[in-house]
Order: sequence, then C-alpha cells, then structure tokens
Amino acid sequence: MDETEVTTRVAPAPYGKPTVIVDDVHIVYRIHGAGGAATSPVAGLRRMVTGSRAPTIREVYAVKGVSFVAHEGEAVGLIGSNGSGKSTLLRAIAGLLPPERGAVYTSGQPSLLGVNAALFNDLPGERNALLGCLAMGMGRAEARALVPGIIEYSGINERGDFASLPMRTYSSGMAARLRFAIASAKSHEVLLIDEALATGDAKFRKRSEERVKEMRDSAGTVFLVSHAIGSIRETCERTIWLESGVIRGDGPTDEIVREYEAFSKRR
Ligand SMILES: Nc1ncnc2c1ncn2[C@@H]1O[C@H](COP(=O)(O)OP(=O)(O)OP(=O)(O)O)[C@@H](O)[C@H]1O
Repeated sequence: MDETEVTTRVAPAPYGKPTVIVDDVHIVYRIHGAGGAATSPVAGLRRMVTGSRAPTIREVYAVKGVSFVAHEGEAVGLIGSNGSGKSTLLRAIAGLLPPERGAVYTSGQPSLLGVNAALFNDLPGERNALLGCLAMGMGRAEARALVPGIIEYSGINERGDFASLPMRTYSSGMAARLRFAIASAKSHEVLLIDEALATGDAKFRKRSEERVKEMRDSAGTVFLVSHAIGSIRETCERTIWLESGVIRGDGPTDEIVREYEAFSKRR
C-alpha cells in the first residue's frame, strides 16, 4: 500500500445503532511556558540583541481530522506507533479533551478505563472496589453486594488476603486486574480501555478478553488501545490504525494489523 493511502474497509456488519460518532476531530495540546524552539543558545543571543521575548506556548498537534462511526455490539481496536494519538483520541471520546475543530457525539457518557484510573493507594482493594462502584453511580447496597464478586474476579486474593491490604502493596499487574474488575462490574454503553489489560498475566488477559467480548455481545461498544496485537486480534473484529494523528486504516482487524505490521517492519 502506498504510505499516504488510507484504507477504509468497514464491512457492512449487522451492528446496532451508532454509539460514537467522531466527526473531523482535531486535538491540539498547548504547553505553556515551554519556550518553543527558540531555547537554543543562538536563539537566546538573538533575543538579547533584538530585545524580543521567547515564545511561551508550544503546540502539539496530536489528532488531525479523524472521522469514524462505531456501533452497538462493536469492539474496536486502536493501534499505531508510540505517540500516534491513540490515548488522545480515547480521551477526546471520553469528553476529557475538547476538540480544536470537529465534534464527538456519543450515546450516554463513555467510561474510560485507563492505567491511571483513580484508585486510592492507601486504601485496601475491597474499599477501592466499593468506592469504584459508588463512583459508577451504583447505590450503596448494590455496590456492597458486588464487592466480593469483584475481588474474586480480579484474582488478587489468589496468594493471600490482599483485598484487605492497601493498594500500594499490590504489583502493577494486580492493580490493573482490580481496576478492570471494578470497571467491568457494570455494563457500559461505551467502554474505553487504554492499555489497562497490558500488565495482567496471561491468565488474566484471557479472562479480560472474554469479558470484553461479553460486553460487546450485550450491545455495548468497546474501544481497546493496545500494543498487544494478540489482545486486539482476540477481541476486536474491527481495528483503526492511527499514525501521526491521522487514520491510516480502518477495517477488519486481520487486514489492518497485517498492514500495520508490514509498516512497522519497514521503519
Ligand atoms: N498532556 C500532553 N501535553 C502535550 N502533549 C501531549 C500530551 N499528551 C500527549 N501529547 C503528545 O500528543 C501526541 C500523541 O500522544 P498520545 O499519548 O495520544 O499517543 P499514543 O498513540 O497513545 O502513544 P503511546 O502508544 O506511546 O501510548 C504525542 O506527540 C505526545 O507527545
């Protein structure tokens, strides 16, 4: 494929109604006080001579005119090189980053499950599970009833009673498992998962892949950002490939992954 060509082969699958519409979205980060390129000694000297001031805002154009539609019952993989804009796009879908141009329309409030999902390090896992359920809008009785199942599903107690110990005593994999278990205790219309499964071991990855499929099958829409191409293949029948903030491919996972892998080998 020509490097500038964009592949769009979304099969007319029997999906439900659109849940996420991303319409020509552009995202720009502005870093205040970054000084721009004029921080070199020569630029500094020029500023001394001319009396000009250093620019204080630097812009990073992270997403450049991205458009697509996702539907009920779809699991969509997001792949691409480091810094290609995957997390930025996910945060924009979650409503956490306002687009510079274009718009995102979603049915309901999407839930973003990321590596940084807010859990409290000084509180035990079981307390975090309760708070997580309350934060997702559940009543106290419902949340309490779900906690044992969450702990069981996360598997954090497989090597002792870790649920009653502060989260800071957990390995990063255990924390990731608990985070995923909390998020998946509720069914989401749109669930956005950013590398959250990556630190789990093989057994947990298998289990979380099954859970993603269940959510997709119960008419949710799941987006999965991952460098673990195996997980993308396993859970997503559609994949969007981003490169430098632009969609390079959007279609059946097998085809898009093949093109991405060929591209990665050429680099
Ligand atoms: N908070 C921020 N402020 C400024 N620039 C940012 C910020 N977050 C990301 N960027 C920049 O935006 C671009 C896209 O980053 P993003 O994290 O979305 O990429 P990614 O595809 O998720 O990368 P990775 O695979 O490494 O996680 C990069 O150039 C990055 O440096």
